[in-house]
Amino acid sequence: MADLQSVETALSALLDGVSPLPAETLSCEAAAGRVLAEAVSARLDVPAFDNSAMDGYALHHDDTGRALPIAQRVVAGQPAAPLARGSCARIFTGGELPPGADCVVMQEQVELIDREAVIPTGIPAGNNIRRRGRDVAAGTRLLDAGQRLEAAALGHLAGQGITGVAVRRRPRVALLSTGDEIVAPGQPLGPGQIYNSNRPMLTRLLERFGAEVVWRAEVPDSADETRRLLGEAARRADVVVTTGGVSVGEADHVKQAVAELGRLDLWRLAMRPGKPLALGRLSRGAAGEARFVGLPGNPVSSFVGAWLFLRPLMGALLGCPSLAGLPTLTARADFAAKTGPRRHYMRVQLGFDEGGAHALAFGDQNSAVLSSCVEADALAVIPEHGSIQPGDPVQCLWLQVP
Ligand SMILES: Nc1nc2c(c(=O)[nH]1)N[C@H]1C(S)=C(S)[C@@H](COP(=O)(O)OP(=O)(O)OC[C@H]3O[C@@H](n4cnc5c(N)ncnc54)[C@H](O)[C@@H]3O)O[C@H]1N2
Ligand code: MOO
Repeated sequence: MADLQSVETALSALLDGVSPLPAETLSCEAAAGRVLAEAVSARLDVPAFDNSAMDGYALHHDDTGRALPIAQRVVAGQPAAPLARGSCARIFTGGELPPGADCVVMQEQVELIDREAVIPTGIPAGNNIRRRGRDVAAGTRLLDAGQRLEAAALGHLAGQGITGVAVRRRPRVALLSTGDEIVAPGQPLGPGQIYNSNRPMLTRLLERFGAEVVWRAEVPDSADETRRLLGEAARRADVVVTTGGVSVGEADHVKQAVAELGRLDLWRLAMRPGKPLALGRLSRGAAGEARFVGLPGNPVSSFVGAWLFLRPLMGALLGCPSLAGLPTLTARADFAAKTGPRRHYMRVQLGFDEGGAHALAFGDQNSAVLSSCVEADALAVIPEHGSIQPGDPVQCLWLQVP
């Protein structure tokens, strides 16, 4: 295991054999942000009837260019009566088009003289009409399986009168923070101790990736406690995430414990930050195995590791293709960089000008400097044994996504 593994090798090892979790049925309200387990078909045409896109007058297009008596008034939510030729209907946006009418003229183009509407010429059939089924036709696919239920999708479900949907159960994640030096905010700091930055950061990222953090624990630098708490985590969760304790230090007990409780698939990646990242599985007896992701303790390494590995893992467990990879964008580098055997994921801010996108790297790219992540909206990828000069194109992974 001495050689560095590529990110791609690690990703395929991580996703190998992972299948989507079971479905559960939830009210649409409770399903916000969740991933659809099944496609949803439309039950209704939307709109359900031809209706007006404007406040104005409905008529037959052959009756344009003349003054027409106003035979009825159609407001949204009321049925329209048939319209006789040679007359028009006062109509409001969303009002049902009266049978016999085939166009609507907006009121700004109509003059009212002696209680008749003077209609301009040249109004074609279909003018300002929203046809039945134009948005959604009954029987067609409304939403796909694997789609995340964000705002517009929830609106689409409600537009069909649908009240409940089948979604994937959220992946249950146990989050373990290793290290005697780690203290929870709210507690006093002793000498040499630091507050636990990784826990809230990863909790938030995992929630964004569609997971539920069901258990958290602090793991002291002891081989026995590491083994005990990893075993407990595996019983409670689908995925066990640890931070710290995966390097080569004397207090780095995590890998050994994973090997004893299951299998260490892979350790040490050709990436910066995140070199000591470890992947494996933890046995849960008859309940199969939990996936294990050991993120390095440095907060930036944990942050980058979460985007590159936890996000696609949650995507596979949720059957959600949009979580599989990050959108990429080519930007002009505003910085110089040089790499060795490890691919560098640099934290950058993207700007946009006439020349397209440009990437501005945070000044200090050390893996302990979490400031570099706070305002980063992308990771600029500098390939192994690569070099970038200012002005060169650089591939960026966009982080402003769920
Ligand atoms: N001799 C070597 N030393 C190190 C190597 C190496 O190859 N040879 N790799 C370095 C790299 S790269 C990284 S990354 C770190 C990762 O080490 P660990 O994953 O074992 O993490 P720790 O040693 O436990 O912690 C590293 C660092 O991060 C701080 N930390 C840990 N947990 C948290 C937390 N929850 N919140 C905030 N900060 C945390 C910890 O105090 C350490 O400062 O190893 C290098 N060493
Ligand atoms: O691989 Mo480490 O995360 O650079 O400090």
